[in-house]
Amino acid sequence: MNLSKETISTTKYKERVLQFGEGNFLRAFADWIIHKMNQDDIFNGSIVVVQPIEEGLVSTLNEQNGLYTLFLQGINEGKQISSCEVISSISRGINPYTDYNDYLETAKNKDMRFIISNTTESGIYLEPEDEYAGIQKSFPGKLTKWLHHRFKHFEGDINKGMIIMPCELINRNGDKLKQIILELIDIWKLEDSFKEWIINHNEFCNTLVDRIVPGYPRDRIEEINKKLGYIDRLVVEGEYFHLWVIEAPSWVKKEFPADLINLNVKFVNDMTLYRTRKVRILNGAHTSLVPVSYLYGLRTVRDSVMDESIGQYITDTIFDEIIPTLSLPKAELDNFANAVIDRFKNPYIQHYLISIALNSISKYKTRVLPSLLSYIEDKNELPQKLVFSLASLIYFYKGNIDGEIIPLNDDKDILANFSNLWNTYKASQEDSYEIIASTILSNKAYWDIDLTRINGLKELVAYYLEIIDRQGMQEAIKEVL
Ligand SMILES: NC(=O)c1ccc[n+]([C@@H]2O[C@H](COP(=O)([O-])OP(=O)(O)OC[C@H]3O[C@@H](n4cnc5c(N)ncnc54)[C@H](O)[C@@H]3O)[C@@H](O)[C@H]2O)c1
Ligand SMILES: O=P(O)(O)OC[C@@H](O)[C@@H](O)[C@H](O)[C@H](O)CO
Repeated sequence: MNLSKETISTTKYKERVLQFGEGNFLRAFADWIIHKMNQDDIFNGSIVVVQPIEEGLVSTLNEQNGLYTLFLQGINEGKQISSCEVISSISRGINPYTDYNDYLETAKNKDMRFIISNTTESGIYLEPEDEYAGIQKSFPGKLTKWLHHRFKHFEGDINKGMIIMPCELINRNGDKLKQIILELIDIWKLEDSFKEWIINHNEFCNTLVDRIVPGYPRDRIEEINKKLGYIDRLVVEGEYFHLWVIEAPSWVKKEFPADLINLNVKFVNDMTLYRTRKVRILNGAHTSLVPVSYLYGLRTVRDSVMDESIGQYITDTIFDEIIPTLSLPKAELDNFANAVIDRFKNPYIQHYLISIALNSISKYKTRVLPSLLSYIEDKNELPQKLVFSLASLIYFYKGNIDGEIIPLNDDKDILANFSNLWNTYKASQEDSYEIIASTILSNKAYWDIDLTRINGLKELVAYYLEIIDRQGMQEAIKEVL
């Protein structure tokens, strides 16, 4: 039997949330939070999910009547916590590529009040080819059209604006989305009164999300479905820990009262410090760890932190080279970092390094490079472990270890560039490693700046590349321990 509303009974709520993205993270996080609020009778609203790109899971979601099973597992205050629940906050999904009118119709619903999104770090951008007519390629393009449709339908009613809470892991996500919408209004030459309505009667919140969600447990799904007694093609697994920091005026909290129940949702005036702490320590550690640990022969985050050498490498990287670059009180940073390391050790979830590796070049730029640059500025010396991670990343993007393919996932031009470079130089010339280091480090499209201008960086990266290549990661790591 497949999971559907025949499998369990659910309550029907008014559709109050439009959500762009049907991915694992939103289903394990925002949709779960809304499900919890519904269970406690403090929200009473359901979610319409919009598939942001042509390929996606909305048809599967509809086949399951919006239902899916969420496993949350972790350790809280020393106790093991484990829950398995069917989440019922999604009413339906819409694929705007096949049902654009249904999508626009939702703008006419007077109960709609919230927009939530997670379209990955690449989703919030200005697409120059987006036009008002037809379907827009980008998420901001689709949303602008939807908001305009709403504005026109309700004749500019100031009470029909939306509360917009993007979850993309980019700095000041709400401000960025708003700025792109305003630019599109100008490009599409929409009326000034619409612009005024967007600015004054819609609330764009900057938010920061935190929950480790490895996603669909592909390798254990048969066993899981057997235990559940039904087939669920949208099972999600995540850690128990969760935090949603929302920068918003106090009236938003009244409308989205998640903080009233046992949920870690914080409304704040400024989310900057939360974001910097999380992105630099947790995501920075993930991104620094992946190439080193993968080349060492490990495949999950837990196995990595439990390994003596790699565990020490990542702990030292956090405490010696990331934390000293942050300006929050040290005790607070140490506590956060220790908690992160405990979360990485979570024995109940399998977080594959290869899934974190997705788009590692842009992740290194936003999540690790700021620590490396601040360290150099503060101490006038190179942070060896972060540089080692950069060299490992360049080596990882060779795409194979001793003939075994690494299933890299990044922009196809980036992958082709690395592959050509490694094929051209191999270890055939004496200065191959320096040429490879120099070519990659000077590419401003990757890092925004020319990294070869940093004293000694190119040479140190080339040196690490050579020892990783000639001696293997098991030996090379000793260089920085
Ligand atoms: N998985 C986690 O542990 C976790 C935790 C916190 C934050 N996040 C953030 O969530 C994002 C998504 O993670 P996920 O695990 O849900 O991945 P996923 O692959 O399950 O979902 C990705 C979603 O993004 C959409 N998408 C992809 N490219 C897009 C584009 N160019 N434009 C518009 N939409 C696009 C897809 O349609 C899909 O809905 C990550 O990029 C990450 O920044 C993830
Ligand atoms: O989801 P990504 O691909 O942006 O990044 C991989 C991980 O670092 C990330 O998912 C963390 O687990 C998450 O940000 C924790 O809140």
